[in-house]
Amino acid sequence: MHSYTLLAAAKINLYLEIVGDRADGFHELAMIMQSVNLCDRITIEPSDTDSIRVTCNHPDVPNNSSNLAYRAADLMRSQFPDTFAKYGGVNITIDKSIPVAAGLAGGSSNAAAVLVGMDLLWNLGLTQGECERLGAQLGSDIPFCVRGGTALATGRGEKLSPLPDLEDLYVVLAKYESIAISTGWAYQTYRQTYEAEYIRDPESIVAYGKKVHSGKIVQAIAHHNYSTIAAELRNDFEKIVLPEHPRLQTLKEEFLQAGALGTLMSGSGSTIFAIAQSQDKADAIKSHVETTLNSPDLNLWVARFAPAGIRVI
Ligand SMILES: C[C@@](CO)(OP(=O)(O)O)[C@H](O)COP(=O)(O)OP(=O)(O)OC[C@H]1O[C@@H](n2ccc(N)nc2=O)[C@H](O)[C@@H]1O
Ligand SMILES: Nc1ncnc2c1ncn2[C@@H]1O[C@H](COP(=O)(O)OP(=O)(O)O)[C@@H](O)[C@H]1O
Repeated sequence: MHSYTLLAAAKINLYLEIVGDRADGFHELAMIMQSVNLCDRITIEPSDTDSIRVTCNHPDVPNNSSNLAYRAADLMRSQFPDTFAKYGGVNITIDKSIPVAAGLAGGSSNAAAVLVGMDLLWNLGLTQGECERLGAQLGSDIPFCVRGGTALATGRGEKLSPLPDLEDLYVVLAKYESIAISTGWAYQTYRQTYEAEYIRDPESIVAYGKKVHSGKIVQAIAHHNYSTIAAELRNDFEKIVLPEHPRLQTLKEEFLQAGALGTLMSGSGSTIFAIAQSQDKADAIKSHVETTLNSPDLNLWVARFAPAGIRVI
């Protein structure tokens, strides 16, 4: 049995509307998710022991059973006990490039890679849909990370509808090392501030269809209309995160000064991204912001919109 190495892509949210309450305590969402080619490298090897071991080279990522990659392997063990008994344990190595607690779904993409990689290692022949459904048991963003590309995500984020690829766009990602935002905190704080505006009857999906405002950006994506995509970027979490962290608002202003097509916070933050129509333009925006903000705490990356979430290499 040989080992597998996979690239697990980060995601950004081009649109994130918090619609209301769900009976399970989660929030009902309308999001547009986009894979970008800033990737972690995941290696999955058969082990001599009957245990799951995870090693990651990032100090903020746990090397134990709370790692989402471990939890994905553990789910495969419980779903396929006979296969596990036949093949034994696995060693998983995570080489991190995606910043942690950044709103880029690094942990979710690692878990997605483990589901796909263990399917290959154990020769299970699962479909992408089956991997997505397994992923949904572990986290709301994992089904998208399995599928990748450009997608509309509803429900708690796990219901996916494909959208046309936007492969000719580039993104500059910017993250202050000292600003890490927990997803739980963001949802809780949003609820405390905006609960009065929530839709209270999440039973009817038709009712949501009437209230959700993602139609314009979906149309713009379908027509590759970049200026409208930029104008329709939306993330409801900005309303609670930007006032708390004014440096992120300044970052957005600098991105626009530098000629970005559009700029937004990703997920629950704290990454701010800017969109550009060429690699040269993205490089120039990155240099401008590096020079004007001149902070050793600020890290920047240029990446390209990607058509897939997980790639076996
Ligand atoms: C905000 C988003 C946007 O893409 O991404 P990140 O900022 O984490 O990257 C996601 O909704 C994060 O999804 P994910 O990180 O998979 O969340 P989960 O593990 O399922 O849930 C973490 C916690 O977030 C809250 N949560 C999550 C999803 C949702 N639709 N409603 C919620 O209220 C719940 O409090 C839950 O306990
Ligand atoms: N494989 C993993 N990679 C990154 N973070 C992980 C992983 N497993 C567990 N975590 C924990 O999940 C938290 C959220 O991390 P991450 O997925 O990078 O961010 P986000 O939810 O903002 O997209 C971190 O605080 C980290 O300790």
